[in-house]
Amino acid sequence: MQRKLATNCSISFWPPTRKKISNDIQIKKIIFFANNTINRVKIDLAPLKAAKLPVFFIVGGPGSGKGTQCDQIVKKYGLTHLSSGDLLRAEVQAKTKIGTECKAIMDKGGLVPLEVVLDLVKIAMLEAVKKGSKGFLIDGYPREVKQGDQFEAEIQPAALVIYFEASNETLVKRLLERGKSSGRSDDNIDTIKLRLDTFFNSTRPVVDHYSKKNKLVKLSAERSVDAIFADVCVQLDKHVKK
Ligand SMILES: Nc1ncnc2c1ncn2[C@@H]1O[C@H](COP(=O)(O)OP(=O)(O)OP(=O)(O)O)[C@@H](O)[C@H]1O
Ligand SMILES: Nc1ccn([C@@H]2O[C@H](COP(=O)(O)O)[C@@H](O)[C@H]2O)c(=O)n1
Repeated sequence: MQRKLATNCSISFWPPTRKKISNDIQIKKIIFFANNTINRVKIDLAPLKAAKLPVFFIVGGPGSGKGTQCDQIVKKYGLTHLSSGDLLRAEVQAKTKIGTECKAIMDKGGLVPLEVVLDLVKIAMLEAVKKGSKGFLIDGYPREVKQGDQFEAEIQPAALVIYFEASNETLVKRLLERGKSSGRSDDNIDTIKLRLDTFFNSTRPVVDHYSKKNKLVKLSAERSVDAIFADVCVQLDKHVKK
């Protein structure tokens, strides 16, 4: 079975014997959850692996300022910003089958199966490599230890994990404020509470996991955007070629 993705790219078909209809047809599906099954197509990662670009995971509670800091980083370092949440929202927006299934999970503050996110990220990374990317900020990722392990096993190890730490009170306040204009269906108090639960139960262990591997930088996100960014730059300067 194939479905059109919001992401434009060209990848191989599933099953592999399926005939390619036309080179003009923009991509097809990677995964689907019919009957709780996730089928994955083989994505050729050779160009991505050959590029040997640095990968930075950007982690933090909902509303901690990950996207805000990534915007600053892109301006200064020219890295490719891939928000895993944005990739999912693009699927929702495009009303793909995957998007419809993801929306139900996202509106409950839960986590989309890691294979779904991973394949969307892979496709977006491949697209960026084609355009001459200098490296990647994978924002809102990993959401659970296994997600990071699988990314690192299938793609490449992360150079660094930046964790933005903020109290629940700050996160709720920021998300409710953002919710006044974001148009995001998950920026409401009920879903925010569920997202915070998911963060503490599933994502917080990611911090200890990468701390043990000496790959984690923890920064207080309870400061001005500029003060946080100054600390981010100290870290990125060690890893990004100017
Ligand atoms: N240092 C900061 N101080 C005050 N407000 C901030 C700061 N950083 C970001 N914000 C604001 O907080 C809100 C959440 O920020 P942002 O969207 O960057 O968070 P996020 O971690 O990417 O969220 P999510 O995980 O939900 O996508 C935004 O309205 C943003 O303008
Ligand atoms: N790796 C991910 C990323 C996101 N989700 C789901 O999307 C929602 C919004 O994510 P943001 O990063 O934009 O806050 C999130 O609450 C999850 O439902 C995911 O499952 N896996």
